[in-house]
Amino acid sequence: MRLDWLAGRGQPLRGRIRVPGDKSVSHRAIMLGSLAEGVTRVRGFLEGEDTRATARCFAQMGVRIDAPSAGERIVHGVGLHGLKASSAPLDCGNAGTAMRLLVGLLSAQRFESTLIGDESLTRRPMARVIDPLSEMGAQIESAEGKRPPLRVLPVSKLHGRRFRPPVASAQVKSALLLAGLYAEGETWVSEVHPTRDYTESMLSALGLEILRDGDSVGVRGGGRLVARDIDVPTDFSSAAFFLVAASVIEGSDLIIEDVGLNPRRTGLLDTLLDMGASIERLNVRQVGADELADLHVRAATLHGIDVPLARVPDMIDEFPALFVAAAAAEGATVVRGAAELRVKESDRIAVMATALKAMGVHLDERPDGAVIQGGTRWQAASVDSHGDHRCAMSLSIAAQFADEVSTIRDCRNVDTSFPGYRDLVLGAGMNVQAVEAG
Ligand SMILES: O=C(O)C1=C[C@@H](OP(=O)(O)O)[C@@H](O)[C@H](O)C1
Ligand SMILES: C=C(OP(=O)(O)O)C(=O)O
Repeated sequence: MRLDWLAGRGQPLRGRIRVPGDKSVSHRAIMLGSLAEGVTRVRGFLEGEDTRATARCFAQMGVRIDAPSAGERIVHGVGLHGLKASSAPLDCGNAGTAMRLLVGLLSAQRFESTLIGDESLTRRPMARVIDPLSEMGAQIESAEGKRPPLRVLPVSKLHGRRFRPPVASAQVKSALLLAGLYAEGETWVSEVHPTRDYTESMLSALGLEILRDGDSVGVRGGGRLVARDIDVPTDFSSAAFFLVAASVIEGSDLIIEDVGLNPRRTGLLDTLLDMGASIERLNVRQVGADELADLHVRAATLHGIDVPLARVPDMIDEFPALFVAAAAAEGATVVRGAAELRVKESDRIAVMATALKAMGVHLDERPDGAVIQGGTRWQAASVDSHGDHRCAMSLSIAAQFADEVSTIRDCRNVDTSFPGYRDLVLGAGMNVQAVEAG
């Protein structure tokens, strides 16, 4: 059954909150823990549908994964050569990260695998991983347009290559590095713009030598991974909704505790500060590879900016939330160089543009972004998130500005990345109710 949200004017956001574990790190903790020799205890694991799908896929391939408590996983690693064929297709659900990283890893195995996903994932492009992996010798069959489902055939050997993917993508980089663990020689990826580095930093923490040369990162085949416990930081992309909501809803004064501040993730923080937001970093500390801080956000008058092109990959998942901040700001905000948003869980430019226009926002949609006018005279509307978790959460913030209640359709997928979102926003003061529909 479809789940809709009814959202309307609430209270200013107040108090202290903590968001769940990082999705990117949780996926990789299961994957690399499975490939390591020994037992990995993962703490702070995201109990989201995406990351649970990854854990199920590895369990299907013979990895024992215990869940002694919520947010904890004990992964009994089988080593790089210990995975077994799954008798059933591996279902990645809504998770692009799961599917793209798995294709890389599975394309080097001596057994066949089939990867499937939900309706949204089945529409997403896989050529970006299929093409370079095929150059390494992988044999991957796909549906029309190189889309899922994917059938990954057994191979005896892959060959290391040097790649420069045309789009800045941590998923593509990670898929190639994972395949490279099994390839003859070295596999290198150079990036048009640096992207999140969790795969390479976790591989290094598990004892693998990471090769570096300028903007290129590489691995040599034939190594091994040694298990080591992994502490997952909280997810900046989940904190992002609170940064925006508390910045734009008058009277808000909120502390978001223990926010992971990997610089390849925090582009939205810089953008909000450029727009005039009041966000202070308190209690900054280093925990393992991660810088953490408590972020103190107070409502402020924001003004529109031209988002720097080079910052786009560092805030790629935060544009739906930024669109709402921009609509609540004074003046225009210009987003360019973000065509990737059109191939995420939904076409995030089109979905946000349609919904925000219905709520009274003046917005000019462009192929690679949008120009969003601030100073909106908000009105309630019935809008569709198209099952996109980040659009649903962003629209729930926009709905707080109208006098009447808005309906946001198809919000169940919020559980893919942010289980407990509604409880947290309700506790902080926002007004978002859930209703079963259809
Ligand atoms: O590697 C990752 O964990 C992710 C990389 C990004 O995708 P792209 O690499 O396709 O940009 C991001 O949008 C996604 O939410 C998670
Ligand atoms: C794009 C996202 O994730 P994925 O690509 O893993 O589906 C996201 O979480 O916004």
